[in-house]
Amino acid sequence: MIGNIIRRFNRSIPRTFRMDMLRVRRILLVLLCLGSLILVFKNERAYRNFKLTFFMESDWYTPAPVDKSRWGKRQTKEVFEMNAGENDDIRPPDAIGAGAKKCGTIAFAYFLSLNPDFRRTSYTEGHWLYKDSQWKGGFQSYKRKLPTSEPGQITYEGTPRYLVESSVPARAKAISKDMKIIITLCDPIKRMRSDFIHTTLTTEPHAQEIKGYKNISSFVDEWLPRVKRNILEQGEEYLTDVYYHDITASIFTNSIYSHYLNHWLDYFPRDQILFLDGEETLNAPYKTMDKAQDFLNLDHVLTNEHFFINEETGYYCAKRPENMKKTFCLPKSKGRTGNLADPSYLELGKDQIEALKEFFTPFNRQLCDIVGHSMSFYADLCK
Ligand SMILES: Nc1ncnc2c1ncn2[C@@H]1O[C@H](COP(=O)(O)OS(=O)(=O)O)[C@@H](OP(=O)(O)O)[C@H]1O
Repeated sequence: MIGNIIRRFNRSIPRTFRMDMLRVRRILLVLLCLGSLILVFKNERAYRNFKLTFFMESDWYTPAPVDKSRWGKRQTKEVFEMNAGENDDIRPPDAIGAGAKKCGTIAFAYFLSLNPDFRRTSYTEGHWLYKDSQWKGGFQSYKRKLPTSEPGQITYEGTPRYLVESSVPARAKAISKDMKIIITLCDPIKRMRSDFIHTTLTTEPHAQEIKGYKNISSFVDEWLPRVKRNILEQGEEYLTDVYYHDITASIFTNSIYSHYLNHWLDYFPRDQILFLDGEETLNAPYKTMDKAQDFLNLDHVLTNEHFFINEETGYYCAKRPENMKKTFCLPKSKGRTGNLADPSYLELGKDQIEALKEFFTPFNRQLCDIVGHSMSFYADLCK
């Protein structure tokens, strides 16, 4: 039939413009092939787009909705033994720093302690609240981890691990139901990288295993499917106190903030918790100081003029308010990932980053409700 149409069309035009049937067929064949190619290409692109949006929108895991009606309602059964001397210049903390690990918790505490009315522990981290034997020792035992202070000053003890230890919120409430909690969060993948390299330099139980991996990329290839499967099979119960049953997975699970925050919020109302953005502490520490001094009702001793970038490391240092000529930088162990001898050790492939983003998305989305405002790493997930 097409042949008839072409023949009739061919006869209707002047003889000089007529083509032989073979040539017409060839042209048609080429056009047909071109058309098919365009269609295949367009469909492939559409398929890829579909796949991307489909997997982005449908989560691999759906956490229970955030239940704000529970916040702060849970009573503590823990008892804090106030068994230390009365006329002491050491008292239980007014504020607890609870992680997250590797999000800039030390930068926060060290910088804020340049405000003379913020008294932090002489130990960088107390690691006291989650250890049963220490907790049983009451205030007498805790005292050696706490700073001296005068009336009107704020005493602080911070330990990143407190975020993920299920016994800690109840114990913090047992010390004081008015306890203020400060939590710094940061990009989960960035945090993982920092945790990974940090662990290789410690004596933690999983240090040897982590050191056994050539780099973070091979670790993620092996462990991401495993952690996902455990969450799908066991639910969020798997995340609770993971340090005691699957500590290696903590490199991932320490970044699942929403699970741990839901537990903290069972004990403390939202307005007793200050959420800080680790990215802000890193790039604009004066803004973090502003928020913390407000939250703790401290004089705004630390301002923009007290911070400067150290040319050598690229990280912020501070000028001491009592003598601006004296400066303070964090120890070399902080800011490790920005000055790596071999950056390929922490490199991840594009597909691995996509897979990790997908992994953290359902939990990060919950932060919109929990924190109540967006932060650098999940702003795009909040409606
Ligand atoms: N001013 C300044 N100097 C150096 N480092 C800074 C600073 N501000 C924030 N940070 C970030 O702090 C990260 C270490 O986080 P933490 O102190 O929370 O680590 S820890 O959990 O207490 O071990 C550290 O991460 P790494 O680079 O992986 O060490 C930094 O990103």
